[in-house]
Amino acid sequence: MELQNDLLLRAAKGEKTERTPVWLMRQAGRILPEYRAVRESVSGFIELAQTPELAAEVTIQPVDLLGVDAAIIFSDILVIPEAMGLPYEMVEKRGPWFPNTVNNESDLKKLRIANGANDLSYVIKAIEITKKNLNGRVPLIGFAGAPWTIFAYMVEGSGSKTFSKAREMLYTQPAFSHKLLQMITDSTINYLKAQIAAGANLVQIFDSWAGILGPKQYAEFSHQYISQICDAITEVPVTVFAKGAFFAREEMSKLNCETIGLDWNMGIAESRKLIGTEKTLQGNLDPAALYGNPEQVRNATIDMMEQFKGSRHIANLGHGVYPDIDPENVKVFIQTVKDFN
Ligand SMILES: Cc1c2[nH]c(c1CCC(=O)O)Cc1[nH]c(c(CCC(=O)O)c1C)Cc1[nH]c(c(CCC(=O)O)c1C)Cc1[nH]c(c(C)c1CCC(=O)O)C2
Repeated sequence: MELQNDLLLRAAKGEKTERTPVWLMRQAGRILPEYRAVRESVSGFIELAQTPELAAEVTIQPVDLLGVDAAIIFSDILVIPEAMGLPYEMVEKRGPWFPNTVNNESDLKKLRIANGANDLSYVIKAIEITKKNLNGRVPLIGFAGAPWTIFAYMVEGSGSKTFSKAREMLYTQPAFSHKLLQMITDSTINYLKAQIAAGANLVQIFDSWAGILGPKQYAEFSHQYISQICDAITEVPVTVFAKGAFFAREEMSKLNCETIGLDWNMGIAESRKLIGTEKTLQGNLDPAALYGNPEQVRNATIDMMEQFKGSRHIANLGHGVYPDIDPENVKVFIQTVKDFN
C-alpha cells in the first residue's frame, strides 16, 4: 500500500522533505485518557498487548488524537525474554518483574532462540491489523530492545537503578554473558524480520540502559550485538537509540543504520560533529520540557528545531514521554515542529 505520509521514511533515508517529521517515543499508552479507557477494559498491560485488535486500536490513537507522523506498535521490549522462555509480569505502578532470572549455564539451557512469527504471533497479528486500519496514513514503526538492555532485565529480574547484578555478570561470567547476548540477538533479528514481513516500515532498537556501561564494556557487550542486528536488517530503515551512550556516538556513526537517536543530555551540534552527516539524527527535547506552559513548550521546541536546522532530522523527545504530561502540551510540541521552517 502506498503511504500518504512518508516523511519519516524519507527523512530516515536522508531525502529532502517539505518539513521535519515528528513522533514521540512511548506515545502509545502513556498519556492519553482514551488509552486508559481501553486499558481498563482488560486485566492489565499484558492482556492488552496480547489482544491484537486492542493493541492495534491503542497504536492508532496517537495518530488520530495527536497528529504524529508515525505510529509505533503497542507492545513491549520484554516480549523477547518471554518468547525465549522467560515470562514476565507487569506489576501495577512498579513495572516489569520476572519470576525466574538467568544466572548461569544451566538457566541458559532452559532458554531457546525465539522464532518471531510463531512465538510472537500476537504482535505480528497486531501489526497486520494496524496496517490495515492505518490504511496508509502514516508509516508503522516496529521495535525491539537492544540485547544488552534485554540481558539486564533477564539477569536482574526487574528494573533497577544500577543493574549491578547484570553488570557483575559481565565481569565474573563474560563467556556466559556473551552466550546469552548472542541468543537474544538471534531472537531479536528473527523478531524484527517478522515485524517487517507483517508491514513495519522502519524499526527502532531501544538500548535504554546503554548509559550504565563504561565505553569498553559498551563496545564489547552492547555495540557489537546492535551492529549484528543492523547488518541483518536490510529491508527497512533502522534507528538506534542508545540512551546515555554519549561516549559511543563516534562508533555509532559506523553502524549499518539510517538514524541515531539522541537523548537530551547529548548536545546537538557536538553530536552532529561526532556522528557526521551520513546519518539522520532523532530527538531530543528533554521530556520534562513538556511540563511547562504552552508558550514555554513552544519556545523549547523552536530552540531545539533551530539547533537541528539544515541537517537530517526526525523530531522527537530525548526519551519516552512521561505518563503525567498534559496531552495538550504534546500537541503544542507536535504543531510547533510542523509549523517550523
Ligand atoms: C525499558 C523499556 C520497557 N519498555 C520499553 C522500553 C524502552 C524504552 C524506554 O527506555 O522507555 C519500550 C516500550 N514499552 C511500550 C512501548 C509501546 C509503544 C510506544 O508507545 O512507544 C514501547 C516502545 C509499552 C508499555 N510498557 C509499559 C507500559 C505501561 C503499562 C501499563 O499500561 O500499565 C506501556 C504502555 C510497561 C513497562 N515496560 C518497561 C518498563 C520499565 C515499564 C514500566 C514503566 C513504564 O510505563 O514505562 C520496559
